[in-house]
Amino acid sequence: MTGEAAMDGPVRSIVIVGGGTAGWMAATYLARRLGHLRPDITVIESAAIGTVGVGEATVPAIRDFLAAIELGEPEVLRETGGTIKYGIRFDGWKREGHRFFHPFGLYGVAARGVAFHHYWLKMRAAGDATPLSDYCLATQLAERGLFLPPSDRPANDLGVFNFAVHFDASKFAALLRRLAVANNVRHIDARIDAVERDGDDGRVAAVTLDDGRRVAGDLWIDCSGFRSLLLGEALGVPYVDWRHWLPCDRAIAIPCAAADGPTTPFTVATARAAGWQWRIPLRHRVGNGYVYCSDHVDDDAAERALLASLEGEPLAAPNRLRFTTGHRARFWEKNVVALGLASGFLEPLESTSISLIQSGLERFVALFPDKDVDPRLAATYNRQSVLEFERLRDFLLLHYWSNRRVGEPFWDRMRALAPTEGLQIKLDAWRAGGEFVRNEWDTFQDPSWLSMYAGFDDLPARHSPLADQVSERDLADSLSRMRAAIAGTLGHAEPHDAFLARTVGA
Ligand SMILES: Cc1cc2nc3c(=O)[nH]c(=O)nc-3n(C[C@H](O)[C@H](O)[C@H](O)COP(=O)(O)OP(=O)(O)OC[C@H]3O[C@@H](n4cnc5c(N)ncnc54)[C@H](O)[C@@H]3O)c2cc1C
Repeated sequence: MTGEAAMDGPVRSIVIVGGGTAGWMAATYLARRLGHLRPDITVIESAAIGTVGVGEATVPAIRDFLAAIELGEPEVLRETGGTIKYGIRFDGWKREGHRFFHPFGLYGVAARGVAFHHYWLKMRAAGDATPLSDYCLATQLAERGLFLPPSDRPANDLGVFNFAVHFDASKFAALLRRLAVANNVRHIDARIDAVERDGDDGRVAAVTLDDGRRVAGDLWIDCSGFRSLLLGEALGVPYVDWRHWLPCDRAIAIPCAAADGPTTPFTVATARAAGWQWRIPLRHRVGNGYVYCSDHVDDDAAERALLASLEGEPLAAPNRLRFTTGHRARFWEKNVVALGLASGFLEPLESTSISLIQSGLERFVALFPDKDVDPRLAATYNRQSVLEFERLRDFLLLHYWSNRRVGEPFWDRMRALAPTEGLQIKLDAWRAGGEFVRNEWDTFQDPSWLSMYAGFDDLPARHSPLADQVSERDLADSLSRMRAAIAGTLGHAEPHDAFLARTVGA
């Protein structure tokens, strides 16, 4: 046995392998949440290897993470060139020239136990063409380039919305590193050359660095990126490949100067011939990337298409990335938990990788083991993580499967895919009754699914008969009052750029 100490008692040392977004999120979070246990926390990263360098859009859960590590939102915006994100605008997904918005907020006000969208469907059938988005405050703020903080006590559902942030990924990791080091996390910049496993049960015991040092630990957090140095390579946990559902396998990222005009408080995802392109506005630049399927376009052609679409001067060389959508069969094996790219990857269409790191950390702390690492904790963690990945996969698949870009080989292929069982169950409930099926570990809730269905005009043939308890005339009145209430609230918002200038002192 090569273990450093007996395999019982509390965890004394945690080693995090990797200093990208995942590694430093893990370090700051564990240092805060486990502070009373006083474990030694070490981050080993190699500046020579570097990080993936992308990952600039988030979902509102990031706000809970920042609160948990006691990092103020103004500081994050200031230090990372950050901006506000109220959601994602999808351009050209249904067909060229069409667009819709997926907001972080509710639509309308439910009444008499009936969800708002049934009333909207009823009025639509009666000839009212008002778009669903007119009943969503977050969408209206985004489209007008405004900022308003969500209220802690909204008067009704119209005031329920949230925001996320866009940030420079490298600056965010650097900010987290400073915070972690200030909280006594040890930082080692060296390359790991070898992983030593315990002779008895095969757990990871220590690593050897390129300067000859040996670092031992009780628990290991693998944040080593796509390589998955501990979980994939050392422990041999296989990868579950989901490319048959989500075949995009490459991306090219490049920042550029922003065109003149206000900084938009949303991400744009534009459909392209063999995938889609992101636009993420930061204060000092715009992040762009083309996510594509290598069966349908080669790297050079994809790069030319991306460069031709930039709104301003490129600010760096294009960064070409390859990935396989899917996840490790187990996220936690023996005394190793993988987070971030080392655990799996779902393409960034809904900007969910960072939130998966966060939920993985929350689960891990909730199931925090002793040194012996009860395998039932790992099994619970793994079951929950797989469910979370599968739910997200189904939501992403819906985006592609719903397209109506007939005649384009990539998009025809995506439309022809058979939905997964989980997606089919949701689609059946929606199409037959305008209902949502909620699952444990769903990242995206009813309003997000509604935005997609309505965005693609995939609407049920009928509204719920329960919506008929309100007459068309009364309904027309109350819908018009909702629109007026939203218009009134917009009057209290300020331009996004003015908010940023006030907050970051720019
Ligand atoms: C094209 C693309 C777009 C994305 N967009 C988004 C987005 O908009 N929103 C979002 O939430 N996420 C996005 N992501 C995902 C996001 O980038 C990652 O989840 C996030 O950056 C975390 O990466 P990581 O820390 O797991 O890996 P990395 O950044 O790759 O870090 C790996 C770390 O491991 C270290 N390392 C590796 N091997 C060794 C070794 N032998 N010795 C020592 N250290 C080692 C490296 O030095 C590095 O510090 C995107 C990803 C891609 C590919």
